[in-house]
Amino acid sequence: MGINFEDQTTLFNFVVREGNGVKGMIDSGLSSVPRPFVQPLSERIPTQKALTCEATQPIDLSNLDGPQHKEVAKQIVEAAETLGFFQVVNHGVSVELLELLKSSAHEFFAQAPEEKSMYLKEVSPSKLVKYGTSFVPDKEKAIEWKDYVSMLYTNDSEALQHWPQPCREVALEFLNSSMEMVKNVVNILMENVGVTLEEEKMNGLMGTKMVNMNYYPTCPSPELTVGVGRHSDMGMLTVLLQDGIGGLYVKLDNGEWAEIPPVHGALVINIGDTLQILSNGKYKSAEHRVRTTNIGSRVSVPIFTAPNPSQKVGPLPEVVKRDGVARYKEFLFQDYMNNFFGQPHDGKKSLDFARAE
Ligand SMILES: O=C(O)CCC(=O)C(=O)O
Ligand SMILES: [Fe+2]
Repeated sequence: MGINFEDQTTLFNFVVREGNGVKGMIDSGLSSVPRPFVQPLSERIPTQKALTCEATQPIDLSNLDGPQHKEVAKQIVEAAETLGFFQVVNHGVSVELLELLKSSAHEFFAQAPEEKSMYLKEVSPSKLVKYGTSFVPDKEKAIEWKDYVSMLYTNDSEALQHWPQPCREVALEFLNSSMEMVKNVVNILMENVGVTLEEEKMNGLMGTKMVNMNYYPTCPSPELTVGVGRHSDMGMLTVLLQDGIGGLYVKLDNGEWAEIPPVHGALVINIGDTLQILSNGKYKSAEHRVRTTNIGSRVSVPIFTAPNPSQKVGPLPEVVKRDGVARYKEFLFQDYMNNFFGQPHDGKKSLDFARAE
């Protein structure tokens, strides 16, 4: 017997509550987009080819170790001050591992629904692992066309014990092999504003680390849906592996959207709200979104780095002194997270929480 996807409660329960996901819905033979996924007109993404973001020609990080260090650091700073997005190659993560990450993401989502739904927040055997659909489906006007699994890092042994079987080893290796690069980039950005972060402060600001695997199933009517709605990331830096399908868009200063083109072997890096706040607005957390497509299912694997929940966050004193004004207040990062996850994606509205009165 088929499921009646016409009934919105039945559909929501099947996809979200029972954890069949958008993938489960599509696999059951559905050939049109059900109402709860249809975005308001203002959020839909035009299907004609977007601008390609020329500014994201990959930066070669191997040059950081040579005579070109200054030039490369300048490219990173410039990207952080303008677009908030850039791509890197020679980042310390092997291209073989990047391939394995994509295939293990496909492997995770190809499992039977029961193998995934066991990680739904309410029943997950580990508080480190959460599987779901969309961002905050209970509160959104329209559900995002995306299933994901999220793996929080505490230490290697807990990751290997609790993260889902098909991806635990590769996801952990991805996290560990990119951390040095992430810290180098953060240090370059800090140095540029005259700040040297002590080891302890750096660890506090980067204490939350999480690897996600996103799965965007093929969509019968991409013009009606979004993979991820407009948002900025809340943390310090996000490192993202995307596959060859494309569809990640960043908002330009002039309000237009440009696509971050997939580059084989490259990683995408974007600035999060926390870095914008620490730098008193000098660095820009980038507003971005993901479109869906009917050419195939897409996977992406972001690493999010963010402060410890107990960390106090506010503009760095050295920067405030120079600027003569603090554009953001000081707050506990836990409170920022609660606010961030408490409402649907809405561009850069998340930053309002930190705005100085
Ligand atoms: O899938 C992507 O390319 C980006 C996903 C994203 O923005 C996120 O997970 O925060
Ligand atoms: Fe994001």
